Amino acid sequence: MNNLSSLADVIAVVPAAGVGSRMQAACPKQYLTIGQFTLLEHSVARLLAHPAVKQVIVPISPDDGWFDSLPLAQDARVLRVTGGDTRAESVLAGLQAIKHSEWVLVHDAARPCLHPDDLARLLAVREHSKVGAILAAPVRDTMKRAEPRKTAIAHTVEREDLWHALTPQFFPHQLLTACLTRALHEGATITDEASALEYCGYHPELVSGRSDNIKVTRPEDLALAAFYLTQIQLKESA
Ligand SMILES: Nc1ccn([C@@H]2O[C@H](COP(=O)(O)OP(=O)(O)OP(=O)(O)O)[C@@H](O)[C@H]2O)c(=O)n1
Ligand SMILES: C[C@](O)(CO)[C@H](O)COP(=O)(O)O
Repeated sequence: MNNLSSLADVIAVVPAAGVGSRMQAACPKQYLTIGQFTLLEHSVARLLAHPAVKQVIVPISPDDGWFDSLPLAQDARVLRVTGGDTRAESVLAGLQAIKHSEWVLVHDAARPCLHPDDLARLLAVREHSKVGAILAAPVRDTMKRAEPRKTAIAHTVEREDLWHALTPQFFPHQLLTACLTRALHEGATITDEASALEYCGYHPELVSGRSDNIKVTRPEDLALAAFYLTQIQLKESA
C-alpha cells in the first residue's frame, strides 16, 4: 500500500466545452439548472465536497458565454482552460494545465448526481493500483446489436461482464496524459479516458457505481437528474 499516495491531493478535470446538441436546449446543457445551480456547478461541488479534491480544471468552449457569470468562475479552486473540438481534446487540455498531481479525476459536467460514497470508493483505488479505475454500472437490460444502419435486431449481445462506463474516471496523471496524447495522435476513437489506456494496453479497474449517476444527455434526463440529486441531498442533510 502506498500510504503517501493516499494522502496526496487530487486534481479533477470537468470537461464542459460541449454544445449539448442531443439536449436540444437554448444553452449548452452544462448550464441548465437544477434548483439554483447549473449542472456544471452541481458536478464541481460534488467533487470539491471530498477533502482530497483540491482543484478543478474546467475546459470550456472558446465561444462560452455562460461560465464567467457563475460564482464558480471566482472560486480560487477552479481554473478554466480552453477546451477542444472533442471531449477527449478538452480533457487533454485540462490535463496539460495540471502542473503537479499524482492522480487525476475526470468527471463529466453533465453528471450532477455523483454520490459521495461512489467517489470515496473510486479514490481508494490509489491505495493499491498503479493503473487506475472508472466508476461503472453493470448492464441490467438485455442488450441488442442492430443491423448496421438499421433499426432491426442483428443479435443479442451477451450481457455477462458488460458494464456502462460512468464518470469520474481516475488515473495517474502522467499515465493518462501519455495514453491520451498517443491515442489522439494515432487517430484512435476515444469516448472516455479508460479507452485511451485500453488503446495503450492497460486494463483499468471497474468500480461498481450507482446507476443514478446519470449523464444528462437528452431532454427527458433533466427531470430525472433533478429527482436523483434531490434524493441524494435529502439523505445528506438528514
Ligand atoms: N468538445 C467537447 C465535447 C464534450 N465535452 C464535455 O464532455 C461531457 C460529456 O460529453 P457529452 O455528454 O457528449 O456532451 P456534448 O458533447 O455537449 O453533448 P452532445 O454530444 O449531445 O452534443 C460534457 O460535459 C461536455 O460538455 C467537452 O468538454 N468538449
Ligand atoms: C465519458 C462517458 O460519460 C462515459 O460513459 C461517455 O463516454 C461520454 O460520451 P459522450 O458521447 O461524450 O457523452
